[in-house]
Amino acid sequence: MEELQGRTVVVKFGGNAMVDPSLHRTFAQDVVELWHAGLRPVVVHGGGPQISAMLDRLDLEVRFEAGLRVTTPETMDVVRMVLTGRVQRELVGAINAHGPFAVGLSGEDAHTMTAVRRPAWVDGRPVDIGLVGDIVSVDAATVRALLEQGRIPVVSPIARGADGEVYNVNADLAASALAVALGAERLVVLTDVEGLYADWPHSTQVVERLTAAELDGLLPELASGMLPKMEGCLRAVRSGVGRAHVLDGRVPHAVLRGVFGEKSPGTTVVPDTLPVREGAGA
Ligand SMILES: Nc1ncnc2c1ncn2[C@@H]1O[C@H](COP(=O)(O)OP(=O)(O)O)[C@@H](O)[C@H]1O
Ligand SMILES: CC(=O)N[C@@H](CCC(=O)OP(=O)(O)O)C(=O)O
Repeated sequence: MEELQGRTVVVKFGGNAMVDPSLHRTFAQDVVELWHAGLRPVVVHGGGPQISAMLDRLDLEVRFEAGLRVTTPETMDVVRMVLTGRVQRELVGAINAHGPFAVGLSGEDAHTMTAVRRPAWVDGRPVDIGLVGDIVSVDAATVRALLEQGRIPVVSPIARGADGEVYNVNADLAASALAVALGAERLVVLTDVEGLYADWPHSTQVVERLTAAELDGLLPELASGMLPKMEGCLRAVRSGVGRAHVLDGRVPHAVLRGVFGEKSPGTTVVPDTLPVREGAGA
């Protein structure tokens, strides 16, 4: 707890864990609680299910390849509208019920996130997934300035390209890139399962703790949504983030339990150099 004073914690609030409005409220309480405890929380939000619901309503195609949404220019308009126009606003509102904390921004703002078009392969063959971005640089100055002012930044996972395009970025990877740029102590990724299951799709065995090297070996076997999530955790701990947690966002106050609990629930990824201690506050 002491070691977290003044440290930055990037929390990714995922689309599937955020469909229940009561979870928005408890999530917002947790984030404000982190702030009151002297940490510097930064929220990166998802909204995949909300984007898909809107695409359905508009009769537009919903398609994922390798866990990433196939994004046409038309899809991109909807992604921007739903993420920054709706999901981000809802979260900012839920946090600001506790005081003037949250300020929303998009990764596009002030060149916070810059991306290039991300190539994708399915079964060894290249597939065109359109305007999906991979973040190549983060300018964290705006987020830092907000933190210095005592605010809680709430960031949408959208990036601009040096080519002038706007890219749809997977929210787990956006959170990871921002955590690295901020030199965050923790990356907390909320999702709609207990953590990483070792025996997927049977879902009975949660992997409690993994080193970066262990996760690296596992990555090629991972399916769909877990792939960008675990890739994000790996990139983060390999680039200086103290540890990364994947937690069940359906459980109220998962964030507080993950950050302050004696033993974090879910899956914790630690850097290779950290000694693995039995039962230590993972
Ligand atoms: N090994 C695994 N362990 C846990 N979940 C897995 C695994 N492999 C695939 N999944 C799927 O990944 C999903 C989480 O990813 P995703 O739907 O993108 O979540 P979110 O909206 O929280 O980002 C789970 O609901 C589960 O269906
Ligand atoms: C490229 C890509 O797949 N982008 C995601 C961005 C939102 C997201 O990641 O939301 P969740 O965290 O709720 O899944 C999408 O369009 O769904």
